Amino acid sequence: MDRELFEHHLTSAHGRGRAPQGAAIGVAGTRLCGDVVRIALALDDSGRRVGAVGWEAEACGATIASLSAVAELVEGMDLLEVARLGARDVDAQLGGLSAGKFHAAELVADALARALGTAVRERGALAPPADGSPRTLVAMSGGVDSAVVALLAGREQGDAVAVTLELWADEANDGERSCCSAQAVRYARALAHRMGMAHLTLDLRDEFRAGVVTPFLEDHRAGLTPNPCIRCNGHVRLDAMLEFADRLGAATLATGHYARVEHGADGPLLRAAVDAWKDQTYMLAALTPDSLARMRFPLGELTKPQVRELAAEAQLPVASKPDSQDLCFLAGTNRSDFLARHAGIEQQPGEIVDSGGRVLGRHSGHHGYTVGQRRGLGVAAEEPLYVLRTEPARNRVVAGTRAELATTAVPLRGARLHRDGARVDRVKLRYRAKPLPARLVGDPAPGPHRRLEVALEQPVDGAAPGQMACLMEGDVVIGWATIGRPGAVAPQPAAAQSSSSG
Ligand SMILES: Nc1ncnc2c1ncn2[C@@H]1O[C@H](COP(=O)(O)OP(=O)(O)OP(=O)(O)O)[C@@H](O)[C@H]1O
Repeated sequence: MDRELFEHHLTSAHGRGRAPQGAAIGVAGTRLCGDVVRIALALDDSGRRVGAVGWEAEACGATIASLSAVAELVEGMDLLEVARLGARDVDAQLGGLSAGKFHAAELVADALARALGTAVRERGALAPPADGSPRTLVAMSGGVDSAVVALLAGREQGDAVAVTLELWADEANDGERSCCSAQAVRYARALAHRMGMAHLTLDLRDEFRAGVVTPFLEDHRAGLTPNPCIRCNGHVRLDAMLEFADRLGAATLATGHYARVEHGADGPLLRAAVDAWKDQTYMLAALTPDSLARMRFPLGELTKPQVRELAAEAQLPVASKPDSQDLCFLAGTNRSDFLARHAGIEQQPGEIVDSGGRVLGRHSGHHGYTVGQRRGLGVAAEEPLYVLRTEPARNRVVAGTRAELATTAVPLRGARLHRDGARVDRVKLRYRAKPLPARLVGDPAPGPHRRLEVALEQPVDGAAPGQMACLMEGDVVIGWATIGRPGAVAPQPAAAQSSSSG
């Protein structure tokens, strides 16, 4: 550490208490963990450079000195250059902090990144690439897939800028394991910098809570089995990143999803990835064609082993990082604890009954059961029993045999079709399920009250209300809908028409 420089920043505290007009705020740290810092960053009139910087802190000397050094450093700096700064650069400004004080540089880098991301989102504009090449925004989660996308974008596209979304903070969660927590963002930022890319952080915590977590809790309360990733991709994170891409002058957004896009005369459609096991078209089905037109999925033609190989060849530190498993906001917790903590949905024991109403046993709370589930019923019977449905109003779980569960008719609600529904010849009813031969039947008239149903060629072991039905023609997605409760529709045996709403 350069003692003189450190003392200079500690006493001059450049920018302390300043509150530039129109500044974006970035906060890092909590009182619980010790230091809290708040950086206010205002852009200059061009929107491409930092104007003034101010800050406040309840923190140790190393953090105060780091803040002062950063404020001095970034004033007047081009936003793309600021987006290349990380904890190591903050540290370098003070001639290197001792290992025990490095957290100060990390905290200040976090606050700076948050302030920068908000400033850019609100009114920033990045300078276009000097050589006139197109710019791509790369969605980086810190995992191997998006790291390889960044690698390919860097090689193949002219100019690539990385973005990581901060979606969720839950102190009771193990943030290290969530793909979208503050720690994960920090990791992704360091990875992007290591790969020579500018990196921006986009704080979508409010939008994520309102648009994904709240509906997830409401659906659980109603006894449905929601799929929050579809909502998140379709209505929250990809839309927000595309808007952000506009701000950055990026025509396209590249992600590490395993999917392909088919560009036809009638506009783009999603197509299943080459790697059938990794295929994520189901998760992306709610994307509108307009959004799809700007998306790039560079991994759609690759298999996961090939992706890992590319990462290893490039010596990316994430080459063997395990894939993310569960919903990002459930990392470090479990569904029932989460429901109890965030929605007051407590486990309320009730009856398990057969379809005639005869009591078979007890359950620990209907929210923990989903249609088709076999495990965890704890009921001894001659034949294996499955959940046929849940009845939230009566807090009952109805169980029955596989034959009772089997159905060829799946009611739909809120269908969105990008092509004529008569073209549907397969449906995917769960993320990891195989597409099943099927056709669409229902009211021919498009409109909000339209009733549609999937007619399957072969019976399926139940379809969980609340999950998504991905409507396909071959391996191309031509629409999607939410699976409704049986009995909720009176289908007409007519081919459905093309419509953008259902
Ligand atoms: N927090 C995030 N910020 C930015 N982009 C993200 C974030 N989470 C996911 N993505 C993007 O969505 C893609 C698919 O996300 P998914 O959650 O399926 O992760 P994944 O398959 O584990 O990918 P990865 O290995 O890149 O983490 C990622 O590859 C990345 O491009």
